[in-house]
Amino acid sequence: MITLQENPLRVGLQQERTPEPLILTIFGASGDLTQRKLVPALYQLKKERRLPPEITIVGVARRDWSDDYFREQMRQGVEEFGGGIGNEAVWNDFAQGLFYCSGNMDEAASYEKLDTLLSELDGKRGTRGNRVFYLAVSPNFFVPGLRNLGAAGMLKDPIKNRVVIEKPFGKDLGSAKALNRVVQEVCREDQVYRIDHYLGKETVQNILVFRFGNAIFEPLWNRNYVDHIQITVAESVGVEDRAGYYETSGALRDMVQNHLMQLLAITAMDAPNSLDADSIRNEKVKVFQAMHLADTQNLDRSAIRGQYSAGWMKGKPIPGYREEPGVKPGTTTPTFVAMKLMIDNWRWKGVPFYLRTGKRLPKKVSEIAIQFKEVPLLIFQSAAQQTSPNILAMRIQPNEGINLRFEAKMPGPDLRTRTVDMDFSYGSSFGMETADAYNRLLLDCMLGDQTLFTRGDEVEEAWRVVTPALAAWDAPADPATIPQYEAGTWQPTEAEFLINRDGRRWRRL
Ligand SMILES: NC(=O)C1=CN([C@@H]2O[C@H](COP(=O)(O)OP(=O)(O)OC[C@H]3O[C@@H](n4cnc5c(N)ncnc54)[C@H](OP(=O)(O)O)[C@@H]3O)[C@@H](O)[C@H]2O)C=CC1
Ligand SMILES: O=C1O[C@H](COP(=O)(O)O)[C@@H](O)[C@H](O)[C@H]1O
Repeated sequence: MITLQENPLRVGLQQERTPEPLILTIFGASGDLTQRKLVPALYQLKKERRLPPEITIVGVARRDWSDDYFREQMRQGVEEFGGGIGNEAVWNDFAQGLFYCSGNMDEAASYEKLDTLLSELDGKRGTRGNRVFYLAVSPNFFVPGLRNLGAAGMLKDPIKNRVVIEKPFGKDLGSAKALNRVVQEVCREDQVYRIDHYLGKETVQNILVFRFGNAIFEPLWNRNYVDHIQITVAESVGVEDRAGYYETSGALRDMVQNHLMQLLAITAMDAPNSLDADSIRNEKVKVFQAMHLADTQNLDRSAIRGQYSAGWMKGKPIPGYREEPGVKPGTTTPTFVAMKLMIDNWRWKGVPFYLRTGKRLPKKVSEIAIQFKEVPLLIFQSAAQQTSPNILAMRIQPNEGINLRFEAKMPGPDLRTRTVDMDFSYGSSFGMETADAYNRLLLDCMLGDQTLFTRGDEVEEAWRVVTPALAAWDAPADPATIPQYEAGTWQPTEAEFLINRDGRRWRRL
């Protein structure tokens, strides 16, 4: 059998962006993220011939697995979550590059053992000392992981050694600062890849192209024309089997501080001078620096939390959050957050940004909707009807695309108007499905491109913005005071008031 390595056609078939041979070490190899997202994404890249043939993946976790068992587990992940194995020969080639090393991230001896294995594999697989370490573990392990990697000399080569840090980056502003200090102690900023997988989504990247690759939208993209902006990231799933993590996190840390803040920053930032990583990050930092909760004196007018209670979805009974396995019955951890934020700069002064995210909402849908101001004078009096404001909705998922809602004349002798849609859909325009965000981000990291990763100061600013809500919600509270919403409904009524009191309402999605 001809392997990919020996196949003389391989070079011609390879895509342009192929990383150097390397070993990717994943800490948290037996966890949900590795099996559901990381390895399926790596295998997809392999199938697309975007990885070098020498690619080697080493999984690290405490449980005592063999290489073969690790390979089986990863195969199951690809079958269940990655669209299947496809060509068995490609899988076999990929699987031969999978290795497992049991170890405890808190113990220095585990890093010595790992370093020995990596050196052996360098020799066997020709990976030339290029190493990426991916911290796919709970945030509690970021500091010990970085310190131990540093102490073992595994990050000492700034060109060959990189580290990927999952979100949430810390648990508040103080811990994010402390984590950034540890990062600075053990390596250089250009070795660090703080991942936020929303930045890897095609549609999120398309916001940049839409805004800065077209001349017609940017003149409208400001306080003179925009009434308000709504960002929704709704999930239909519940906490699943992640209660251990989620109970210490909740929706504010799990989703708002990172994913929603990044969506907001990309929507609100000024045009960068170029597409290089720092130009984009500089613009995002400026937006965060000007951002604050709408009413800093009265939190209830700026931030609402909620928890799903028992309900029905797709005809099935759904337990409430407090009844989920591993969740404390009197927990106050939010599974829903709505916020009203303001950005005090020339572009956005006075324009509210309403954010909402939650689990067990009626469907999985994420979008950014720009609602424009009403026309100054309604001249279609005879129509005896109101026109609706223009809305530009950028759909992040599913049915990725962009929709513009505007008024049109209805056919016929009377001058009657109706709201219509102009729709762009990725699927029908490009005839292909968008790739998973992790494919793009893993590849970028292996190629050394930090553009779609966040920088230390940016993450700290995002924590600063949510600090008043964190401080209030981390304080002990009577569980009876936490707003509830039935599983399968959109939000607690308190979140309706947040926007309704401004004479606006949440979009129906
Ligand atoms: N799951 C998801 O969809 C997403 C997750 N993330 C982030 O990814 C990270 C991991 O999440 P997830 O995979 O869900 O978590 P899991 O709880 O599923 O996995 C945690 C992993 O850490 C390992 N681990 C725990 N303690 C140690 C230790 N002392 N030494 C070595 N390994 C250890 C566990 O293995 P063992 O018990 O064998 O040691 C396990 O492999 C988190 O930061 C999360 O925020 C980000 C986006 C999405
Ligand atoms: O980071 C996380 O994201 C997922 C949602 O990601 P998506 O790509 O499916 O929209 C969320 O379920 C999880 O709680 C969170 O940790």
